[in-house]
Amino acid sequence: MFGAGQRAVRRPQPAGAPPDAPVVPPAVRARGVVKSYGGREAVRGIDLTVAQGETFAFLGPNGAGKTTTIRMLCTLAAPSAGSIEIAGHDTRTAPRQVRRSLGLVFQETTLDPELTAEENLRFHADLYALPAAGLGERIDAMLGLLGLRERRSSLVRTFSGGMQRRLEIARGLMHRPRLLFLDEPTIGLDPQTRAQVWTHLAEVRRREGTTVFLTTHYLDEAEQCDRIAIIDEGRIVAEGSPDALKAVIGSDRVLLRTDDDEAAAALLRGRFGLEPAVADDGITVRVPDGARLVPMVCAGLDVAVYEVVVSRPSLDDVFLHFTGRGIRDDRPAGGTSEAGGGS
Ligand SMILES: Nc1ncnc2c1ncn2[C@@H]1O[C@H](COP(=O)(O)OP(=O)(O)OP(=O)(O)O)[C@@H](O)[C@H]1O
Repeated sequence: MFGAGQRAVRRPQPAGAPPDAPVVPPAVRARGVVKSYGGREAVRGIDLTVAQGETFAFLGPNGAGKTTTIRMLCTLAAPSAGSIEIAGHDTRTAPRQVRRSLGLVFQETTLDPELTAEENLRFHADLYALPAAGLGERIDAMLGLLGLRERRSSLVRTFSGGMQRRLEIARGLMHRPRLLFLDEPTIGLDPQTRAQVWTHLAEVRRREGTTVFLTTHYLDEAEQCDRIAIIDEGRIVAEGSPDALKAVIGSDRVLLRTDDDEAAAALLRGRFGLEPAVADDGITVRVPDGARLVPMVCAGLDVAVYEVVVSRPSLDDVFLHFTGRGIRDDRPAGGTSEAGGGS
């Protein structure tokens, strides 16, 4: 099935494929994309492919280039160099087709606070010249999908932040885009409301089959996506599924708090051949299997051990590994950290 504005292209088929099977173009294909502002590169040569149906996250700190990239992908900004195809359409030569095949939810609200929820959706339908037939059902379905059916006649200015964000998503889906861009969809929301938005997004994927491309600096949100690209200072520094990225770290982190950290670190080096890092919050070692190490260390160290924490690799570790700093750390790239690259 191809949504509005998409086209199937016929390319050489892999061995065994039916000879005339159409090849579905990826939802997003970007090559060598650069964006410069006054000689400074905000985006420095990005290559990206997102398959149809995927939920893909752009994970990076403030100023990494996420919004700039998304603006280029959805034709709101022209790349300084490189090429972008959305569902097989080039953003430079076929911007109208690109816009019809995508939905947008930006950080800034585009809702009219003096209109009701339903009126906002009708306004969007007019902008996209959606046919009147079936419009009432579509509005009802989208309000239901995002949990807003009971508030259809309420003015948007009476909505909470979370409800407004959900209505934005409903609005972005009205014209059945195959690809939905969400720029920091939960920014400024409390944790409970963020979780609600994610529950609704999962429902959107399940029922509408929409490809979702979102930017976030929340690790727990990136964790819920099929694939992640970590962006830092305008470059993609790593890309893969959350599990694949964590596998790159490949080791558990064991934090020990002891009576004498320096003595314990010397023993860990001498007796266990480990490379401990000593910091204010204790000693950290990275080992393939933390759970096996703990009893040996507790029995083999001649100093009192007060606390042992074993952590599986997290996306925070992944971010640290590839960028040299934590995602909430505002130091410039290249700064050092206690875990020193983490692997
Ligand atoms: N219109 C512009 N003119 C000049 N510089 C810009 C412009 N837009 C973005 N930048 C710069 O480009 C860099 C990337 O910004 P961008 O907004 O894409 O980052 P981001 O990862 O989306 O972060 P945030 O979540 O804070 O918006 C920043 O240094 C920003 O100051």
